[in-house]
Amino acid sequence: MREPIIEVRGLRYRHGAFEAVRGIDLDVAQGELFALLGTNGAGKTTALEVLEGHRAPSEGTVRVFGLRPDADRARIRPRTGVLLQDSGPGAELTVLETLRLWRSLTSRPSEVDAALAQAGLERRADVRTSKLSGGERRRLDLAVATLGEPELLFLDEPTTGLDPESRRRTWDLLRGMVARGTTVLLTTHYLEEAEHLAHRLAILHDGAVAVTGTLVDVLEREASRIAFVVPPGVVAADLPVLVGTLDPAAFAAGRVEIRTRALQDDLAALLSWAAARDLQLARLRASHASLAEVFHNAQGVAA
Ligand SMILES: Nc1ncnc2c1ncn2[C@@H]1O[C@H](COP(=O)(O)OP(=O)(O)OP(=O)(O)O)[C@@H](O)[C@H]1O
Repeated sequence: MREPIIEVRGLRYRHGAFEAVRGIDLDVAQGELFALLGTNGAGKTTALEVLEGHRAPSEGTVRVFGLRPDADRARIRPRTGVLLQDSGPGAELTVLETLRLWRSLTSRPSEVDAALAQAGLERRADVRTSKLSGGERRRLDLAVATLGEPELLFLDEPTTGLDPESRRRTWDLLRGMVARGTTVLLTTHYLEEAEHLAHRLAILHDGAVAVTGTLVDVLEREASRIAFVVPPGVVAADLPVLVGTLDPAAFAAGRVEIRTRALQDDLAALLSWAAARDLQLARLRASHASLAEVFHNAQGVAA
């Protein structure tokens, strides 16, 4: 097991009377990219703000580099890059001035020109940040957070508002940094972002972790699907015995739909059944559960 960079046990956070985070456990190892998912208001930003040291936990323990973020922020901050949900750098500064200012605040050696190029903002270097488009500002925020490749990155919705090309570039940037050893904790509403980037993820629901693990772990929670058009003359009783279950309503509507935890065995049984009867299984599809499905079902999981 690699060195744990983030350790969270029983974290609770109350905004006044409202408990936004209700008992989270989390471990992120060195060099890992961990994604926090969840619907609006699930508690992602609040949890991140506690980890960043902006808020002290109401209950539970939080350690970042083995230190307490609320008490040891001065020791953690130089090793960390932070992208807030609404950062908004000084509106009167230009893009270049913003990067220079931030470079002067970090102890890490960093190249402003390289950061400008990475953010695709070379031609906007002398423009005031208040004049940038929403996506350009997000790219500048990200350039600031990643200046000098910090050991640890906290990114709150790093690609919200970015066009597909900028999102891809951001993914490449993060993948490269992770490959060189940076640890990343990010929140996102884009499930494909978590699918592409995350070593592990957690889906928060009502302030608690509903589902967590690697993508494979998480997808295995849900049954896979097999589907095809009911071949002419076939009734449900003709189908072979399967591990999975047949959806009778779909069958009545002309489609065989099977939910199964034994995808390979059930598919093999169906294919040999069809071959023995010389049946064509029109529009045959076999698929694992999607992250969208897991996400949807996580909304019903009581913490
Ligand atoms: N300062 C505050 N005072 C009171 N309640 C707050 C405060 N900040 C957040 N909350 C509440 O805490 C809950 C969690 O908010 P949080 O911003 O952590 O969610 P989130 O998962 O990041 O949501 P989103 O995806 O919309 O960014 C929400 O119900 C929100 O209304």
